[in-house]
Amino acid sequence: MVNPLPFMGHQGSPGHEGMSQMGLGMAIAATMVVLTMFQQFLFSHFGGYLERCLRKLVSSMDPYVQIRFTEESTDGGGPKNYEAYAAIETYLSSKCSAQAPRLKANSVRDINAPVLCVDDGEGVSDEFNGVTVWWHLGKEKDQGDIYRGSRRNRYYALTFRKKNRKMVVGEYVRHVMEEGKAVAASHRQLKLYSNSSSEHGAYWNYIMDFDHPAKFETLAMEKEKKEEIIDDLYRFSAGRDYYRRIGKPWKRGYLLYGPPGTGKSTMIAAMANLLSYDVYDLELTAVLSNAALKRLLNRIPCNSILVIEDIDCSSKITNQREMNNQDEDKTVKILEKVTLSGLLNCIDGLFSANDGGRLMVFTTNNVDALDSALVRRGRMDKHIPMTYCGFEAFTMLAKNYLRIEEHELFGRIEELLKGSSVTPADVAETLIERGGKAEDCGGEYYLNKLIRVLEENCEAKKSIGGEMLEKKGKGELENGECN
Ligand SMILES: Nc1ncnc2c1ncn2[C@@H]1O[C@H](COP(=O)(O)OP(=O)(O)OP(=O)(O)O)[C@@H](O)[C@H]1O
Repeated sequence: MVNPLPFMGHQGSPGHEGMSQMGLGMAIAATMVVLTMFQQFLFSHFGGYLERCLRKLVSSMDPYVQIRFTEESTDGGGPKNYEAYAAIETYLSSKCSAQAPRLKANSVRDINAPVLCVDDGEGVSDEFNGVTVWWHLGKEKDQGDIYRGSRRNRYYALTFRKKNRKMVVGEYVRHVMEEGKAVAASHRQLKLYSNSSSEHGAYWNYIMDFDHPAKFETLAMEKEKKEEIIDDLYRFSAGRDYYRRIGKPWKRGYLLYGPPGTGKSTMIAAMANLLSYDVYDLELTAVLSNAALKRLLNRIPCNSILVIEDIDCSSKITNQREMNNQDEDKTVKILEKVTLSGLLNCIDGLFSANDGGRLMVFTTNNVDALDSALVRRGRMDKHIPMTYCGFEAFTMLAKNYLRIEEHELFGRIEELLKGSSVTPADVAETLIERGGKAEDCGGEYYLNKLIRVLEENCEAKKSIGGEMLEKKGKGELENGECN
């Protein structure tokens, strides 16, 4: 057997050996007592400090860091907490469907389709900028109490190597939040609101879920112009940092102008669908005062489109006040309507918190009738003319309505479109399938019908003069003039 304390042993006689064993026992006992006393002294004086050092040491040896994102904070939670959790859930849904062995379908607030996520206790990995991170869905210890009962918060734990801390905590977490919110937004059920007034004030009414099928892909318009608008909208919706940097509210104004039936309302629906923004349709004539207008506009949340259609005639925006002094006590009662300056002030005062943008879209058939102050750049940043149907727009409509991309009659139609003034609505109405005939004859029936409509329009244009048609286009025909 190896001597546990070799330096104390003396290789001699058995008597000596007995003596030395006794001494050894005493020495061990004394050492133990001293050690215990020392230990007690140390812990009573430096216990907390030692524990902290120990923890530091252990954690410095652990090459991983973990961050938890809980569903609700322990103090009852708040929307911010839930938002982060929901954004992670939505972000991970695309990763986990390919990786996780067990999945569950969750419904997430405001999203109209179930989101696939990892099951409790499961995990998935993700890669960003060449760095691998691991996500894991866990359940916290019971947070309930006698009043609220048992409650176990779920959390997503994000684990990564310590050396990547800066990148993960900064860039990666931001990327997850933004992507998650963007995915959620694209699945959001859009809503349509309209305003009304009562003696209690002006307010927004939920009208219905906004399910308009219009998309930019099906909008009949020149490709280049369409791409420019899409690009502008995307830049706007991703412009948080830009607007913050230049110190301007995150909002943008669009003016859509052109003859009736050129697709202004359709374009607004396509914009809402592209950005997943709710639509707030403002009926100016139902607003009784500038103050009421201000209250309404201030209640429009971020990521929404404020629409004022036919701005030229939706309100007699004047700077006048109607006076009514018929009251018995002869006091002057002022009936205040929305004035132009009131509207301008509201538009200018409309600001957006930095967590989402606001789009304003005004439409008109008669752009020349608008006050230049209303449409000046800065208020209406982008002016979009909606025009009569050109050949490119026609091909889009033929594709949508007849499912044909080429036809020998296209050449004739192109020629006629150059000399006519028909709106995309006119063309759409002519091409609309009735009784499946387009299927039977490859669209020829409808194309011929369109040719006849175009020929008539060209003839009419020649006989009544282009000027009259132009007037009609701009909505300038006087009562009694040919329509
Ligand atoms: N550019 C277009 N692309 C696709 N469809 C269109 C287009 N323009 C018009 N249409 C069709 O015509 C119908 C009427 O169009 P829309 O209401 O968008 O026109 P508008 O310019 O807003 O008219 P108004 O000024 O009378 O309100 C739409 O439902 C759509 O089917």
